[in-house]
Amino acid sequence: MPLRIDVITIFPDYFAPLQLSLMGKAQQSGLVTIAIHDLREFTSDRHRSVDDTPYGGGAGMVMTPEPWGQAIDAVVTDQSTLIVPTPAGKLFSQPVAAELAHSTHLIFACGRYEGIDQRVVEYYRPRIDVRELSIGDYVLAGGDVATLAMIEASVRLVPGVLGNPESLVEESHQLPGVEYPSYTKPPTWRGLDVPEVLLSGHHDQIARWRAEQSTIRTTHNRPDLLPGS
Ligand SMILES: Nc1c(O)cccc1[N+](=O)[O-]
Repeated sequence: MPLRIDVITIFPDYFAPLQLSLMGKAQQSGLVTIAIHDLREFTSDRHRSVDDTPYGGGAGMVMTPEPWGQAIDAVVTDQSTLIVPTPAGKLFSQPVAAELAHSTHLIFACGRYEGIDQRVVEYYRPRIDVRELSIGDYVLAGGDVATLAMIEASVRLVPGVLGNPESLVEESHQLPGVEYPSYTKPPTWRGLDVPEVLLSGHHDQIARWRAEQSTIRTTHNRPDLLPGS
């Protein structure tokens, strides 16, 4: 049963990259189906409006609930997981990507402006799995880029999508800490040599060096990922 993904957005063209590379191959292989829906197709006024001023005042506009209700109703099943990318959400992570990769149906609601009327989440929460997810603590123009990131991180974990599942084993955020640095040919580049141990053929020494480098890199870049932190 392929993983089905429905993306609802006011910018369908944002998702053209999903036809390329690994994501494109995953769809061609039938492991995943991805459909993009224009939210404005679910409006009923001649201006195809999707937002209005916020109750309680404040800057910006809020996306009105009805077009979202119409759009989500058009694709939802009792097997669906509704994902709402928002800076207010729980942090998306590799374990969450692995969970989503084993879902049956994902619906991504890509909000813009100041976000989507909260009643959309409140309406669907008693009916299906609803997840408000954030990809990080910074401000984006909307949920589209976050959705692209979450789809790529999740789809690549769908069994069969990656040619060599071995490559998943040593990835950053799979093992404790971040990945060791990588090198390839030429052995010397602009006076810089590849670390000698990597050319030695001594697999135990290479494994030890890589573990040390991972710890050094994690300590410097991501001390929050160190065991016991
Ligand atoms: N950060 C952010 C945003 O500013 C707007 C929509 C979604 C996200 N996010 O998922 O992280």
